[in-house]
Amino acid sequence: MFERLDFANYQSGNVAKRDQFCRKLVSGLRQRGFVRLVNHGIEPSTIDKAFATSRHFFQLPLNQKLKSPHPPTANPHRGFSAVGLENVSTISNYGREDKSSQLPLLKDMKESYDIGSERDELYSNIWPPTGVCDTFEPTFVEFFEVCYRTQLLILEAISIGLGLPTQTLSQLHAAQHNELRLTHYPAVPQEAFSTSTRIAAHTDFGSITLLFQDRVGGLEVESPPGSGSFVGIASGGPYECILNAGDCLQKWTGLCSARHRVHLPELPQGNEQARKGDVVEERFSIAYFAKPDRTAVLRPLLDGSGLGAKVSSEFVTAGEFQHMRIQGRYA
Ligand SMILES: O=C(O)CCC(=O)C(=O)O
Ligand SMILES: [Fe+2]
Repeated sequence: MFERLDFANYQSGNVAKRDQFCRKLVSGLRQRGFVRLVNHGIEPSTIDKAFATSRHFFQLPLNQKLKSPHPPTANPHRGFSAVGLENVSTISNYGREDKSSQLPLLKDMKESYDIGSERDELYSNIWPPTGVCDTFEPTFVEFFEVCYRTQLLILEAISIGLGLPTQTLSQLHAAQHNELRLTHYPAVPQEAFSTSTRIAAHTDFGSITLLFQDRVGGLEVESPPGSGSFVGIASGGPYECILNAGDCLQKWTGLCSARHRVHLPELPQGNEQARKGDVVEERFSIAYFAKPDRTAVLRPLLDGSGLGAKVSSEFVTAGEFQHMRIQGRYA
């Protein structure tokens, strides 16, 4: 259901292959908001190192992790958030007009670490202090850079697939206001899923998200969009990138920013005994959120209004939009 696309076709140097890839990419993002990407250019060894470092950090005692805490406010969105601090279900109903199908408020069972670009002029990173997890800062500064380069190529591919000049989207991401989030979903008893979830349904705020995950699974996407029913995307392992469109890309292009969540993973068929003692195993994911420059205006790019048009009060900037969306999650 969610197309697996080979990014090698984009970089093959063959224009027909490239254009076909771009069309499939745009069609997947338009219909479902999510595609799977292989051969995206981020080396397995780089991904392994990022997961090993994330695992190392989250295994530390809580008092060590709390030495680089996320502030109790929404901004700056940096540092470590312990289990219970952030509950995404407070924003689950964003954009949902049909009150009868509104999603319930559920607690998230996760801990996370938010990281920004070292080049972000507004917010500085909050790193673990020396002696806590010394590989953390260099690993994620490097991982961030690698994701940024890949993000620019994917934005080019989307622009081509939409029939826009190649640099249309990438040039709206020059200032590196992107964010990287490491998440650890601890092992929990299965019953916990009746009142809580791993991450409640939401749309991502930025333009595109590159998601890497371990093999545990549990990621689900609202399908068809707006229906209130969710279908699972089986994990293809850590080297496959799940690519999804966020709210800003939807505002610019009409591609679908689909609601998604992480809930109880499905057990492999014929392996119903696998959930020992009814404990759902822990899960790790790494999400890189490409975000437009804060000054970029969120107005349709495909209707001929052009990039140079004056800022109208009808359209917000990406910075204003981000601020509006993030409020409430740390309430
Ligand atoms: O952990 C995951 O697989 C998804 C996380 C997610 O959707 C998010 O942090 O926005
Ligand atoms: Fe998300």
